[in-house]
Amino acid sequence: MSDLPGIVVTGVSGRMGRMLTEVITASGKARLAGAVERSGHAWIGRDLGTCLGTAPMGVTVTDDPLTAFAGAKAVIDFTAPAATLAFSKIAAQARCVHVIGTTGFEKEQIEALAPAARHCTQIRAGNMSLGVNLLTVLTRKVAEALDAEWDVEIVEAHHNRKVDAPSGTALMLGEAAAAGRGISLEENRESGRDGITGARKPGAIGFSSIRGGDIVGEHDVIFATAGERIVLRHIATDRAIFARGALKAALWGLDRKPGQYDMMDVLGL
Ligand SMILES: NC(=O)C1=CN([C@@H]2O[C@H](COP(=O)(O)OP(=O)(O)OC[C@H]3O[C@@H](n4cnc5c(N)ncnc54)[C@H](O)[C@@H]3O)[C@@H](O)[C@H]2O)C=CC1
Ligand SMILES: O=C(O)C1=N[C@H](C(=O)O)C[C@H](O)C1
Repeated sequence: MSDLPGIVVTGVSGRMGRMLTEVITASGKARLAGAVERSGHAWIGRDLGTCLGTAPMGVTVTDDPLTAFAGAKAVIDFTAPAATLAFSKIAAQARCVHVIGTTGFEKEQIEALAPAARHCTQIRAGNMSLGVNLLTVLTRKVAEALDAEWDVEIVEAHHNRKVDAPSGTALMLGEAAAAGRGISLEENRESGRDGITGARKPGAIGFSSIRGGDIVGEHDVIFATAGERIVLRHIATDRAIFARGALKAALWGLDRKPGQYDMMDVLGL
């Protein structure tokens, strides 16, 4: 076995799970130490390589996260909110770095992630790409510079299998705009307009979601006022950007004290 740090991928058969498998095994910086799927999944008990249609990889897909995490330094988790909440407790038990890419959490679920971070390093971001995290910084700066005469609208587009809206990225961008303005997003958020909505609420931060085909992820932050408009845009064309960011976060987390971190910490932004 190599000396490279071992990383477990949860939700390994998913779009991000497959991409993470590819990125970790090609990285030369970490080894794939485990692969977790939900109980009852057809891949459980089988070699991951065989499941993926490649050469055997010597990693058996399991539905026993505790045993998998105990043999690793870090876990990269792009699954679903309830699963991630359960994994946070197991990562704490195993003292593993827990990189969380999952989106769609309720406020209470985000709060429930905190206790685990007393025992392990937890890094969570609605988007792990360098580009989006830079866009977040820019959004905050632009919002700081403009007054409430400028309406803020966030438009996001994703593939037709995505289950949560607005996207985690859109919410990150919304939080950045709200922070720049010195207001709370929770109190000023407006989404899902339909019918006779009345005029736009002054100061609102609006969200619109498009779902279609195989769109990887596109985000526009629009600042609009009388006579002019600024549009900040990020377009993802390859999920590898999220997987590379997550791997970077896992490796960065190995030297950190327990606590909650995000991609801004990892990237030093
Ligand atoms: N933060 C970021 O940069 C990014 C975040 N995401 C988020 O990651 C999550 C997953 O996205 P996709 O891979 O596209 O979804 P997906 O539906 O293709 O994959 C999710 C996988 O998790 C597995 N899973 C669900 N519950 C589980 C459990 N209890 N134990 C083990 N495995 C379980 C499913 O069986 C599935 O294989 C979503 O919340 C998405 O929004 C996606 C891309 C980038
Ligand atoms: O579900 C996805 O695909 C993505 N989810 C994340 C989000 O909710 O923002 C990140 C990326 O846009 C892809």
